[in-house]
Amino acid sequence: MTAESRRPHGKRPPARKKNIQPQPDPTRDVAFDILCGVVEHRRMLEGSLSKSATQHNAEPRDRAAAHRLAAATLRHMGTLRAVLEPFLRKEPPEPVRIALMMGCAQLLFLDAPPHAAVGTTVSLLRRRKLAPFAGLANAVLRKVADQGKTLLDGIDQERQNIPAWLWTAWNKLGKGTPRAIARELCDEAPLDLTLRPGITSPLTEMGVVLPNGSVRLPAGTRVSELPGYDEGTFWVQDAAATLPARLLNAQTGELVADLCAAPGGKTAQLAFTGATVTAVEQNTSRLNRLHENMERLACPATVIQADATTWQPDALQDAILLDAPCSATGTIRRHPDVLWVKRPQDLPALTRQQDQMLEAARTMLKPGGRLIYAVCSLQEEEGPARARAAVAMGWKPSPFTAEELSFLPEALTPEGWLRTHPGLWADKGGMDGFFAARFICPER
Ligand SMILES: C[S@@+](CC[C@H](N)C(=O)[O-])C[C@H]1O[C@@H](n2cnc3c(N)ncnc32)[C@H](O)[C@@H]1O
Repeated sequence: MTAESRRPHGKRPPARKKNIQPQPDPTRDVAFDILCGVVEHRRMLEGSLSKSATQHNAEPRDRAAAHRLAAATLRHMGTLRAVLEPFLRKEPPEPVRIALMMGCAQLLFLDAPPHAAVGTTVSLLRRRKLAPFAGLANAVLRKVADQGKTLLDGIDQERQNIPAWLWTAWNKLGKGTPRAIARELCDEAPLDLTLRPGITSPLTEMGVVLPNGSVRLPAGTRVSELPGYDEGTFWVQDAAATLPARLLNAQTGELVADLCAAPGGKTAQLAFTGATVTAVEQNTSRLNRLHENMERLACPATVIQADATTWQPDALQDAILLDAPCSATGTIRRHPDVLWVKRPQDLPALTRQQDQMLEAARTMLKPGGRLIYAVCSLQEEEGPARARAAVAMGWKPSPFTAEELSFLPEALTPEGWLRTHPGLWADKGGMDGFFAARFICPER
């Protein structure tokens, strides 16, 4: 007798529905929230990270893993879209595509085991009320896992990972520059530290000392565990970010204003020269960070909350550093979200504010006083165009010299400006993109 014939009416009993309870997975939940924030709402990564981490009870370890996963997906986002394209007959809703890109990033760039990348993506979709797409995700990611890195053949990854408007704009920086920048974007940036002047530190033995004096340690190094952190013997600062304050050449006893100061790397550089430094910052939470950093470093700067477009010092200053708010496109190695959040239409408001700050700085300086205008932007509008606008306002150019930039001659432009980008020092791990120009305050 068969099992079939023993059943009444020969019918199978109805299959019992499996009650699949998706497991919590704070790492992927937080990474997914970050990516939806960037792609769908143009929200910066840092803004979503804290909120989502609290919502999903993410431990510091999960938070760090979520940051790593989201950043890897953002670095390779153009490539991931191109890889997925042939597997998708219909355009999926954007959150589904984001989950697929995350799964794909784990398979192709983070060496995750296939069962983990596929399984966690399917669970994520179920948790996010996107269960109807779980089958699609399972099928697509299995194929991606099977074919692996061969899927990258024929994709111009460098080109795909940079939005077209930025690629076009960066062509103005020189032939091959967009590609050189895109190459550096693929990997997490190393950790650069500036040492407090006059100290000896074991960090110089632990890392590589760069030609500008920064100590470079591998990406992912935990800053607070490094020797000398609590004693304030160093601060985190990209090698390129050290250049504007260095080129202001502040002297002991000079009055110096740092107009847009938080988190304070440049304030510390200026104050440790012996100059009397006033650090101005408008944003309250960034001001708190600035205070914390100055306290850890025992840095003798005076910190003031004020708007740099209207603030007036008690006495006219000898020198001013204006590290103006900008699109931050020079920092994409550390902040790949910038690529997908910023748009060309954001630039006019930024350049208006940069001009207001340049105008205001003239009223704060002694005649003959020095100004450094700097931005961590790769955009022509925020760099050279602002330097020309400054001259039109009456500022006198004071070009940087080959001697001042002897350790980085490729960053000196024919106009005597500083222009760095992530493709410089590529053999050492690159650097952030900065523009800086120096001016002298005219007689009133
Ligand atoms: C590029 S960041 C400065 C980085 C800083 N100089 C350093 O090296 O650590 C620009 C800063 O300007 C601040 N900011 C923006 N608008 C401002 C304003 N109107 N007045 C003063 N600070 C402002 C931002 O909050 C931000 O902290």
